Amino acid sequence: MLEVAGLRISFGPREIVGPLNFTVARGERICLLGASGSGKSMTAAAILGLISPRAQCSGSVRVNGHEVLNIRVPQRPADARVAMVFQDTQSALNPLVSIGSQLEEPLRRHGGLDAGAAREEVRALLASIGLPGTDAFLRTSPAEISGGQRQRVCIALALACRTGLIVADEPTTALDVVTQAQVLEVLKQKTSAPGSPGLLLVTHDLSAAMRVCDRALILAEGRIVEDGPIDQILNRPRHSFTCELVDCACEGLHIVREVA
Ligand SMILES: Nc1ncnc2c1ncn2[C@@H]1O[C@H](COP(=O)(O)OP(=O)(O)OP(=O)(O)O)[C@@H](O)[C@H]1O
Repeated sequence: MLEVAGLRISFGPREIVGPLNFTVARGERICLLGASGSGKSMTAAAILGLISPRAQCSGSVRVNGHEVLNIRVPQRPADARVAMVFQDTQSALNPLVSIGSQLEEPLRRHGGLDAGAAREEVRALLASIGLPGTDAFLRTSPAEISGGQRQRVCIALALACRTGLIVADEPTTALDVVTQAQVLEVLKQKTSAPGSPGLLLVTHDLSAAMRVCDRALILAEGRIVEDGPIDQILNRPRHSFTCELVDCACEGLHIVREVA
């Protein structure tokens, strides 16, 4: 579904990413894990067609067989669309439009559903991610629900776009730990069923990556330094960043054990 080959991103003379090579197939859940400043969000932005015009990108990003690098979202072919879930749910949703209308719109536009069918699909979608599909909830504004509920609505919106790939950039960083776990579980469930879209989860949070993904790409200073099954990488970390990540996670567990 996604093929990234020789992707390089620079600002002027400073290369911040590259060269990157990886693929994400439909139904695969892969995390791009790296420290702050390692180039995760720039990589996601290049894939999504949202990168700053000041950035120079070279190489290739193919979505569903279409070359999309340096092509802005409105100019991309319909079957090369990528759905996205961001940390900032306030900006991702229109505060002036009800949740029901925001979710119906892509189902009508991309799914070809009429108003009645789209509304029923929205109810089913919301119920499947633990939100009420009631008329009252559909009429609610995004500003009237909690951050965790808003992030579930954002996941529903990504699914309603019916793309083959979802890119989620730090989707749970702004949430408390319990809500994080619930939202990650929804993300995993909705990308695990047969025919599900592929997922590229961009995060610096090892536990989030472990909850959702099967494979990890470890990014350090703009380069992939490890790539493989996440449990294998974490059992035998090779790069210094991965070793630090695993040590920190183990220290955290040790504190929990002592307190208990
Ligand atoms: N508009 C810009 N102009 C120049 N450099 C930039 C610009 N945006 C980001 N960078 C640089 O690119 C590098 C990678 O940034 P990026 O946001 O991708 O990191 P990240 O891994 O997502 O970090 P974080 O987890 O903190 O969000 C950083 O060193 C940053 O300073």
